[in-house]
Amino acid sequence: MKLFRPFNVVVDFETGNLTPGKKITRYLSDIQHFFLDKEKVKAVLAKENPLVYEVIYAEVPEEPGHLAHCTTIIYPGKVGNEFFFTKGHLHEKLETAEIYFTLKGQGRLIMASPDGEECEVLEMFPGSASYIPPSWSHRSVNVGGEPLIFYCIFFADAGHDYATIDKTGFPKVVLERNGEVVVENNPNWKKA
Ligand SMILES: O=P(O)(O)OC[C@H]1O[C@H](O)[C@H](O)[C@@H](O)[C@@H]1O
Ligand SMILES: [Fe+2]
Repeated sequence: MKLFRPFNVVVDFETGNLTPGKKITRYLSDIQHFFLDKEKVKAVLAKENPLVYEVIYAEVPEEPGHLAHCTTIIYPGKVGNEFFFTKGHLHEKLETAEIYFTLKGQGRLIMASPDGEECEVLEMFPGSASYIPPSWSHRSVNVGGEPLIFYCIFFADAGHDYATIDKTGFPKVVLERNGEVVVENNPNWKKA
C-alpha cells in the first residue's frame, strides 16, 4: 500500500488563514434564499454582493480513514436583523460526526435532527469545541462585530448534503432584537 505522507498546515488564529490550503468563497447571492426578509435581500443585492464566508481547507483524499480539516471565516453582517450564516448541511454519510473549534469571534451553532423535530443551538466563542454528533445538520452564525473564525475536523468521506437544507431550511433563526441576540422559530422551515 502506498503511504500517504504526514504534513503540517499552519493556521493563523487572527485571520483564519490556513496554509497551504484551498479556498471556497460564498457570497450573499449564494445563500440569499435562506434569509427571512426577501425585500431586504433584494435591496442589498441591488447595491453589492457581500462576501459572507470563506472556507480554507487542507487537501486530504476524500477517502475512509482520512480526516478533512479546514477553517471557516464568517464575516460580520446582517440582512435586516438576521445575522450572516453558512449554508449549512447534513453529511451524506449521516453516521459521521464533526468538531468545530472556535478561534475568534462570537457565534451560534444551529443543529437539527434529520427530520428537524429536534434542534439545539450552542454558543461559539474563542476556545469552545463544539461536538456535532452523527445525523445532526449544522449551520453556524456570526453574531458579533468581528469575523467568526473556527477550525473544523470531519471525516474526509462524509460528503455534504445541501439539497435537504435547500428544501427544509433550519428550524431556528438567529436575529438581533434591541441589541440582543435572539433565537426564534423559523417561520419558513419545512418538515423534511
Ligand atoms: O458547507 P457549508 O454549510 O457552507 O459550511 C461551510 C463549512 O463549514 C465548516 O468548515 C465545515 O467543516 C465545512 O465542511 C463546511 O464546508
Ligand atoms: Fe459538516
